[in-house]
Amino acid sequence: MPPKTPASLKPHKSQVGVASSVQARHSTVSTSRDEGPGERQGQVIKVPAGTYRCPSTELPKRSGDAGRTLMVVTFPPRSGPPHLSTSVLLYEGMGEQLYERYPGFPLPFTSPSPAPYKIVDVGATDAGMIALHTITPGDTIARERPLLLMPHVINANPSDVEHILDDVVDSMYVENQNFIRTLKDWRNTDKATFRAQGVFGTNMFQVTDLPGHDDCGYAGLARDISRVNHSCSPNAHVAFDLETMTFILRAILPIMKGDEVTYCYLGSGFPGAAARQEELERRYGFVCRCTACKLTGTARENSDYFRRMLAERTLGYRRDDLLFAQWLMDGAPVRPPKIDANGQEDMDGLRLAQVTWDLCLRERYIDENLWEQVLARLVKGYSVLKDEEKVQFYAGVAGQLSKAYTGTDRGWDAVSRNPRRTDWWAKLDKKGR
Ligand SMILES: C[S@@+](CC[C@H](N)C(=O)[O-])C[C@H]1O[C@@H](n2cnc3c(N)ncnc32)[C@H](O)[C@@H]1O
Repeated sequence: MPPKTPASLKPHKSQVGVASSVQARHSTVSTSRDEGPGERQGQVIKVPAGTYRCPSTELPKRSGDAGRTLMVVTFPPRSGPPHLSTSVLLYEGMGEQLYERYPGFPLPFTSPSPAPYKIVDVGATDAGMIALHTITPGDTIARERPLLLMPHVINANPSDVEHILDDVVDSMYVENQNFIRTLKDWRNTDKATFRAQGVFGTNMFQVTDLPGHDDCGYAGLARDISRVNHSCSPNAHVAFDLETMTFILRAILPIMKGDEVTYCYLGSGFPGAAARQEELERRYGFVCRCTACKLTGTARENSDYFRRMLAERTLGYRRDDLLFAQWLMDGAPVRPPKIDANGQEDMDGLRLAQVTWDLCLRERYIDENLWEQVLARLVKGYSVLKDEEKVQFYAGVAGQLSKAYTGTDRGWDAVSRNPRRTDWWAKLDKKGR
């Protein structure tokens, strides 16, 4: 049964009554069971005092939300197909701010059709996403409305939160409730019992802040994208677009027919396999079985060494920028590699950028905070050296990655098409090198 549309996002007096009932009993809502699931749309929940953190979150605890009113609202407000509708847990006043910022929220969107993937059993990690044909970096693999969006952290006692989340699930379309019950819960292998908190903690992604809730962020539960497994050498990235309220999964590396599509559950800058595995186990309770973590012996030592170098590049980007600027000021010299007494290469700024990019590809690890600065140095450096082919190539890669991470090429494609028309082309020559 589809959820009812709320007459207004503002809580009514009777709904506030429901809220206090939730708070007092710390358990189920007081709406009649006769209404059946899906009938509690617009229900108001008062956040009880206390503090609760989603199991996977690394965010600081918040105290400011205690006593604020939460309500479940289904978007889009006119009933549509369940797979396009999202239950959103909003604090009072946030719905109005969303409509004000994005008239007609949520805006329509398109997704690739037919889908270039299927969800299948992939073995040790259970369900996963497999590509049905070759996918180019920057291309959209999947775009979908979440089943649910909610604050990443709700300040309430854990038992209260459990009941709040159960109520949220009960307020959804029956089809969506049934789907949520099929999702994995890493804390609970007994498939007969359902714990909303466990399922949410296993499958939710962090999204951007929503207007009216600025410092802590929201998390969302997707349909197919929540089936995508983690890899420390991921070939895809997940973004969230608030205007259309969609998760967008895009390729960051070429994906071949039959490849598993993966993304990285960790943030950037994790150096070695041991550190990554410890963090994944601590946050999500699984031992990573990705290709990078399965390496042993010398292959693993090498990979750890290269990942440490990449992490240093990510953290030390200012120093690398200075080194690159120094190379330009020196007149962009092209010299044979200089090896020091310890057998280490003394690299100039362009050579360091080239080695860093080659390591990213060797490790099949494109760090969100590293790729653009490295590719920008390569494009700029090879422009100054008037190497048209390399500028076209690296600007083309930057355009693809920019599309993957932001949805647009942000000017890189024009640089790739016309290297000679950029400000950088042969710049040092004009200065009289
Ligand atoms: C968001 S779900 C991904 C879909 C999941 N495989 C399923 O069957 O629904 C996350 C869960 O998948 C499993 N998983 C994902 N990536 C993994 C990896 N690299 N190694 C081992 N298990 C993984 C873990 O059990 C994790 O808690």
